[in-house]
Amino acid sequence: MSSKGYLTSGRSARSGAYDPGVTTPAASTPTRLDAPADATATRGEAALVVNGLVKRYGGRAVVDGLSLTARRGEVTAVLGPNGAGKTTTIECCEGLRLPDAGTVHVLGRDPRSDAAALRPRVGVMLQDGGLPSGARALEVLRHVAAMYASPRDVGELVDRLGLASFARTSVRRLSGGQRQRLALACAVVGRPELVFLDEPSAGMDPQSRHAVWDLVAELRSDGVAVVLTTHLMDEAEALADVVHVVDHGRVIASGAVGELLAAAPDAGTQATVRFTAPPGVDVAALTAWLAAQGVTDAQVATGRRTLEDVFLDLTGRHLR
Ligand SMILES: Nc1ncnc2c1ncn2[C@@H]1O[C@H](COP(=O)(O)OP(=O)(O)OP(=O)(O)O)[C@@H](O)[C@H]1O
Repeated sequence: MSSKGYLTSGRSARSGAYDPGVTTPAASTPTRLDAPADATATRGEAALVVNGLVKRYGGRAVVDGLSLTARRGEVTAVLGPNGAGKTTTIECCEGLRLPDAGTVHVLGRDPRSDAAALRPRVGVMLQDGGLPSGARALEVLRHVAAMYASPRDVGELVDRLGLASFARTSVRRLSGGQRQRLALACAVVGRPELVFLDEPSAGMDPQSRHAVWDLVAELRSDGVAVVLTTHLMDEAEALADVVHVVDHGRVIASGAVGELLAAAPDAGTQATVRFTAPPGVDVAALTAWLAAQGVTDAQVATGRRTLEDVFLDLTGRHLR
């Protein structure tokens, strides 16, 4: 595993299996990852550049000429239906898959040949978690933290992601959402410059989801490049500076959420005004005034077009 990609905690692609050949939480002296962040890097600078990426399985191109860029200090969301090629793309970026064509540059480097140099600078949260099943949650996080020269405060991460209640529980006994939170903590504890989050809040309760969103927003404001895949359109709307919609292994639309909404074919056909009414507002009078303007109750009740509407327009409604 250490020769493939730059995962720091012995995780392997897809299977999520822990690779005991790397460093295990039980090891007393983990390998220290000592790469200082690039002090000259600036917000908005490209941290990930994917150009014409192709990945084939059995002759079928599941990633088919995909290009995208993710920048420092921005959250880049990669959206797409099941099987669109998102995870395969991310795994090529993580150096876990060898592209058949195209280029991937991670912090200006090749994710496979420069894996050792990238390992301390990039955080990875895999879809499957990929954590060692026998170790206790806090042990895992402490172990991963100990691999970095200047890790985040473990106690602070435990608090903000609510890990304390299951700190002594073995990974195999964690619920799906608890495992996700632990995997996220492991992905960010090393103060990465670029972090890949594959469906970071899948299976989480609303409280956990908001804790994750707050953490992602903080990473962005700290200048970290965050690349996330998600099926949750509200998550993309809440977090993403730039959205790439992927289908059949290609990017079919890109832009800020507002740009995608504005570019939708029937943009502007619905107008919705949302506001917070002050206490004591006369709703009946307001409704009467709206009716006088030709705005009926039904129109008032109609929601705005959402990113989900645009996503379905772009990718269709058939199941994959
Ligand atoms: N190791 C593999 N061997 C053969 N086919 C694979 C392999 N890994 C992925 N695929 C196929 O590649 C396609 C893209 O898969 P990928 O996991 O990248 O999609 P995705 O967009 O991440 O989907 P999801 O939203 O369901 O996670 C799918 O059809 C999948 O079956």
